[in-house]
Amino acid sequence: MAVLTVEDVSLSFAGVRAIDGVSFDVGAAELFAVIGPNGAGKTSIFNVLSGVYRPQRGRVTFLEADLLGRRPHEIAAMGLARTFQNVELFHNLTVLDNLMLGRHCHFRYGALSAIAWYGRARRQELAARARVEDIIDFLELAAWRRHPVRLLPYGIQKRVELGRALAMEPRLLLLDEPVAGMNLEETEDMARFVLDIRDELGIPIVLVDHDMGLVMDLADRVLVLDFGRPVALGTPAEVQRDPKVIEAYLGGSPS
Ligand SMILES: Nc1ncnc2c1ncn2[C@@H]1O[C@H](COP(=O)(O)OP(=O)(O)OP(=O)(O)O)[C@@H](O)[C@H]1O
Repeated sequence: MAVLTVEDVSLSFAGVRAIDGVSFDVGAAELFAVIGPNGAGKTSIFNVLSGVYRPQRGRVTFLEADLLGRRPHEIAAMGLARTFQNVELFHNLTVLDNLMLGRHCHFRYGALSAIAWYGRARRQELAARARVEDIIDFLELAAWRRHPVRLLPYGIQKRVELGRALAMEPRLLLLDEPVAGMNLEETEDMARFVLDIRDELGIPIVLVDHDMGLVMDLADRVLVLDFGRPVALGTPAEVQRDPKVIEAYLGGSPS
């Protein structure tokens, strides 16, 4: 069963077609990738899914609920978490505190009990702390847990951002260029964690990237975009030998 269904979505900015008739669905334990050259519409799709942009046409269903027209915080609370192309963390806070902030959408207590630190607030805070500690172990961040994020290497900052998204206990994870700017070792680490999230935590993932190699290694299925239009959709093997993809994306002929 699909957790996410995107049907015939189109989005324009003052005459520029950022997304043009895009449809796909994402299965319950699937790692689905969207690739395409610069300006193909990848980030625009993420912005539609997370409620930042509202498309002029189409329909998006997440866990059987209509997504379009909802505000970003509402969509996050429904269980759709995302990471960004550039690291978006609180750089002066520690790893632990950044991850704790990822959990705030789950807190359900009033200001009074929060101030007095009793009852529900205390129980929820302790449960959140335990969950965050699990994520720190899972992503092998223990050595940095008390470090301010700004002092960490870039690859670790990206991993903390992934941890913050996981702290939301997402039902679907959107990863926007998760290895952009990383060296080889950092890329391999990130790829391993992305696969573990799907295989061990069972969280479906939509990954956007223009690194063809990474996507072909990781994804179950791939959607290829060019100028906002869908060019191909299938398994990595199917997509790689599709002449339209070779033409549009690689700009060459099949070998
Ligand atoms: N807020 C906006 N206002 C105007 N045009 C936009 C806006 N966002 C995106 N676009 C345009 O929509 C098209 C698709 O952009 P988008 O950023 O989604 O592509 P992308 O595939 O994510 O590219 P990249 O790989 O460079 O991040 C581009 O022509 C872009 O200029």
